[in-house]
Amino acid sequence: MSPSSPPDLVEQAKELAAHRAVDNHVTPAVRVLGVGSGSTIVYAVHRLAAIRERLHPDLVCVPTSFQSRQLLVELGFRVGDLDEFPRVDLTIDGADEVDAQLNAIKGGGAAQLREKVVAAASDTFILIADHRKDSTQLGQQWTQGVPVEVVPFAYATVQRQIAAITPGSGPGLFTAPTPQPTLRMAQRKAGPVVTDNGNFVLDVDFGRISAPQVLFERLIQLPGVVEVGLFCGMAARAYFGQADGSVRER
Ligand SMILES: O=C[C@H](O)[C@H](O)[C@H](O)COP(=O)(O)O
Repeated sequence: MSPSSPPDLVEQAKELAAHRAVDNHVTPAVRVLGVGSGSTIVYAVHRLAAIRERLHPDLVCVPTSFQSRQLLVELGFRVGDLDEFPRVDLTIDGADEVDAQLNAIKGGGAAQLREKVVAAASDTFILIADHRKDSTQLGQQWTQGVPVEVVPFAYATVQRQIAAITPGSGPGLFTAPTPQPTLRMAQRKAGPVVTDNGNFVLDVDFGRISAPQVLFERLIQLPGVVEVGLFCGMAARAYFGQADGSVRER
């Protein structure tokens, strides 16, 4: 499948993956549903609205961002939070890239912290994406870097410490000789992106990542790092919409 499909085929692929995941997993037994963020999840929420009568009568949706909360409210879903519903039956979310073991890079829309918290609270975590996100190794398709959420006070020192991480000897953790952390800047606003939690995001180009869990552990221990957009060993299944109208499952 070509990674450079026309935009309408990419949108169709996102929609296919979203519909398949909703139809396969959102049974009437799902009472508390985590709803991820991004452009692909929009199709999932619209699918939920279309099959509303088949869903749990008291369905509560736990959004992972301001964006998904707004969409759910707009479409008339009951929205809840983790204070009230600390255990989530199922979460469906988008991804920027998913590897052969279902490890994922997430946070292209800077929602990685709440997404990680909701995913970790969920019995089942499902990813949906178009075919461009389907990889064998992280960093292969998604070259914009791993999102690292940092408290604003710490961003410069975290940037310096990340740049000093070495891939190690032998096969190495990643292929970039030196990781390149870039402060994500806002569009149509002067200055950096500020997350829903009031933090900044560093996008770090590691090249190809061969040991995502080990890299995650290296990054999360840096003081000032709040969350890392590496979701390792969390997803039970991923759905990739294809440009030919099919859906690949892993
Ligand atoms: O921060 C954003 C999220 O992690 C998204 O789920 C991810 O970026 C995928 O977004 P999209 O569905 O727009 O490709």
